[in-house]
Amino acid sequence: MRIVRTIHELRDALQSVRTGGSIGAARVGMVPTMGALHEGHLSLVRTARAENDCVVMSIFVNPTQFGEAADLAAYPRQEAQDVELAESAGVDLVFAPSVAEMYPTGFATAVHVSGPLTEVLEGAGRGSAHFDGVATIVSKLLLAVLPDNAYFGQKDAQQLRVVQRMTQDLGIPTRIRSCPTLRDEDGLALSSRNALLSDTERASASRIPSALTAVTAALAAGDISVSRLRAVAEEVLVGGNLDVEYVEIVDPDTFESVKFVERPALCAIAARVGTVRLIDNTLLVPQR
Ligand SMILES: Nc1ncnc2c1ncn2[C@@H]1O[C@H](COP(=O)(O)OP(=O)(O)OP(=O)(O)O)[C@@H](O)[C@H]1O
Ligand SMILES: CC(C)(CO)[C@@H](O)C(=O)[O-]
Ligand code: BAL
Repeated sequence: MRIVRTIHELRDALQSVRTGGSIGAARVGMVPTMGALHEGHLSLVRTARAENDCVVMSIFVNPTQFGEAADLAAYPRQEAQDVELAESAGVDLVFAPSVAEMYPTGFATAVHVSGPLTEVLEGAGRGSAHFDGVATIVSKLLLAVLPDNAYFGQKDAQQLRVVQRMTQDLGIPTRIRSCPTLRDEDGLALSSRNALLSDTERASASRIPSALTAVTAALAAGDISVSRLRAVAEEVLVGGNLDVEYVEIVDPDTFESVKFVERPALCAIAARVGTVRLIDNTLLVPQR
């Protein structure tokens, strides 16, 4: 496995993959990450490995998508361990650029995705700059690698939709692949930020997936009213010392709110546990 730190080195390495040796017209898969790798990231790599000849992972804690300086400063960084994990999961090439490489002096361009897709939930909670930061860095990463496929987790469902919209609108010729959320035994979605939780905070955090499970059960029992389903979630969340930011049920494509779950809808939750902000979601599928 090779590690490269500049776009120039990255293009050179990819050129030899694409033209080189026995591989010929190699299919390239990309897994963008912010590092602090866990099994969730590695599951994306394994899917990429199965569907491509060459797997590129980027590791870059992108400052422009962080609203809060404290969140950026606290974000876990562990490159040496990440490199080992990436190699063991089958990554061929790691792109780990510096901030100056991605945002050189004078950098003045942003990619902005507009509409409810970026204004609600995470767009509202983390500020309007968040998805501009994500769309800008993901377009730079995709343009640097021009992968055939790029892999994103359903845990960040809104980000996934924003990236799909952006690649479609800009005509970036990469297929965006959606991968399921991996969870720990207590149901908590794997997340790099989980490393920042104390044991008590972790117990509180596990109420988030429990709330999603309770909503799924209430829907299965025949309740399709969004206001009642949200109340079911809130009842589970309350008492866990959680600072709930939102419990929303939205159209999974447009992220507009719905009143009744008559078609598949996304139930998404964001909550703070101490200083750590966590998100999770599940697709609600009504029975016919
Ligand atoms: N539990 C998970 N299962 C599957 N994919 C995941 C999981 N957690 C993160 N991913 C995906 O991995 C990619 C990189 O995410 P990122 O590096 O931000 O990790 P993260 O664990 O989501 O960190 P954090 O939530 O703390 O920002 C994203 O596409 C994200 O959706
Ligand atoms: C897609 C991404 C790597 C862009 O910085 C980040 O938002 C993430 O890790 O989900
Ligand atoms: N995992 C999504 C990226 C972020 O939290 O900024």
